[in-house]
Amino acid sequence: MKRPGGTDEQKRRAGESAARVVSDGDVAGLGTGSTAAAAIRALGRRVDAGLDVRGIPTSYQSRSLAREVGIPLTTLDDALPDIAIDGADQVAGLGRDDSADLIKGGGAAHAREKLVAAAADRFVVVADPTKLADALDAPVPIEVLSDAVPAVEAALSALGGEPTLRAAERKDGPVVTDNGNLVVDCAFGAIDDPAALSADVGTLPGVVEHGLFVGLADEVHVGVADGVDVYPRES
Ligand SMILES: O=C[C@H](O)[C@H](O)[C@H](O)COP(=O)(O)O
Repeated sequence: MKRPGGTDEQKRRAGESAARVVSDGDVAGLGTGSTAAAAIRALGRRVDAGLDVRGIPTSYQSRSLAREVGIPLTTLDDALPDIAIDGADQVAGLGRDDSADLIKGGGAAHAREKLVAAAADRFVVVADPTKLADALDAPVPIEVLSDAVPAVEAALSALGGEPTLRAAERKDGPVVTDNGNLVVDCAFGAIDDPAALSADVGTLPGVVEHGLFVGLADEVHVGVADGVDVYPRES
């Protein structure tokens, strides 16, 4: 899916930078979206050059692309990822001591993405400069069981959010995730305490997973005009 963001060149640089930190013999989580796709293509080129790696895809999209570029696949049943590489819709908190906070799920893949990122020893985020923010303020994608949508929307409103069921673009009705559920995008304005909101939303009955990624990112590789900025910066 084409979403607003940086240039293909910025995404390629970020993706190549992240693919370079994959080591021979690694199991690598393969994220979803256009920036993660750049990393998967770069990893495929390393496989062509002899790298031994197995990928764990986070979506139909990443599985198809990994197969296309020749990355052997495995599953969480058989292996845990040494590393996971994935994009983000918004990144806040770069440069501070603890982990950057993310909003993910613009492609409705955040449930499997969080599962794989949390299972990985090292979670590397790939982004372009349009994703960087001082504070998270984008709507938070929330995957919800279809029967639970009215109750979850009411609970999100009580938390101060403005929920909207995500509509499909080339299908009548809502977006249906790879897991067969629906997505509610909930605007909260600027999120002062992402960890507290993550806990509040995550405990609502009927919520499968939400797109706040707090305390998970180990590194962020940002493709810029003339290279890549890697956070945390080496001192
Ligand atoms: O559900 C999709 C994912 O969380 C993506 O990683 C996220 O939306 C960023 O995608 P893109 O790199 O295409 O902006």
